[in-house]
Amino acid sequence: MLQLTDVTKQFGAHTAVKQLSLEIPEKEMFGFLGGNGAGKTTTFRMILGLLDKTSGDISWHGEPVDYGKSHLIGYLPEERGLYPKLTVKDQLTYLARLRGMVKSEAISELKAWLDRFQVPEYLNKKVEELSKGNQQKIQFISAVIHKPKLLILDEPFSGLDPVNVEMLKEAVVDLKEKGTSIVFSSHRMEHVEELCEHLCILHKGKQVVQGSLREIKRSFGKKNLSVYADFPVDFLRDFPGVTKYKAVMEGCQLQIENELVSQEIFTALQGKGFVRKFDLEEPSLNDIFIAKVGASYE
Ligand SMILES: Nc1ncnc2c1ncn2[C@@H]1O[C@H](COP(=O)(O)OP(=O)(O)OP(=O)(O)O)[C@@H](O)[C@H]1O
Repeated sequence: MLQLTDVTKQFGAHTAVKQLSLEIPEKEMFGFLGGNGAGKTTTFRMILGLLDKTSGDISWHGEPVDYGKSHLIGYLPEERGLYPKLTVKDQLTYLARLRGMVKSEAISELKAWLDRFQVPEYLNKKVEELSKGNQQKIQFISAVIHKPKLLILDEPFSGLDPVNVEMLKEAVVDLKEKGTSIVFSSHRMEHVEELCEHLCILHKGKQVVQGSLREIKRSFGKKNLSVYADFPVDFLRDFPGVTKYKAVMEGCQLQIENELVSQEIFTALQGKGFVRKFDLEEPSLNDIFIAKVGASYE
């Protein structure tokens, strides 16, 4: 388990991370959400020992994370850093050997990843010959080639097209299923919602939400309800327990206080005409973030 206790980072007078306490379980995918400047990269760099913390404790299996463990850790930094003039093969085998792999093993692992990402022809290409998105795939391979136990991915999906996002998502899910603990950051709520059991939302260095996705949604209480009908439903705008109302072409989308309100709405709709859709859903992480932080989040 990776444990952060009361971790704070000051840059001069500016507090980038404030009293952050987290437990990141083994063999799981943990999501770090937050807008620009929220403190995600700073937290990762402190976890990896690349940046000194101002106060607090960080431990992995009860011990500090340091360079001596680099063969157990994979890191995809936000600033991608490959050498443009080197070939993919030379660069990745070099990096893999630094992390304790023998060359033949590194090459066979690299070939397997290039096949998986459907770019076997990149083996002998120079990095500068690849597009930004494809360089990112190569950088991802450099973070995982040595089969780390702990994998930290800073914005792994940014800058990728939808096909490559899916390819990378499948790869991280596979790694998790094989027992890798994965921590990744994202600006995008839906990526974390789809992939993570546990998560933390940072806002200006402070955690505003933390815990299991299921528990966070359950304890939020509010639900989303879509009502599509062949008759006007605008009376629901002022219905008791409705906290948000949005008219859509076919009816309305509501945020309601709790499940009971949906039953009352259901009763109120009886006898008025044909209801084509009555769909009660959990709140999205975006809904939760907006409620907690009070800002729209993109
Ligand atoms: N070396 C540094 N010196 C001074 N301030 C810094 C330094 N590194 C980060 N900061 C500040 O710390 C805060 C958190 O930055 P950080 O890079 O951790 O955010 P982030 O959540 O990763 O943001 P983004 O999504 O934009 O990458 C920001 O206000 C940033 O300006």
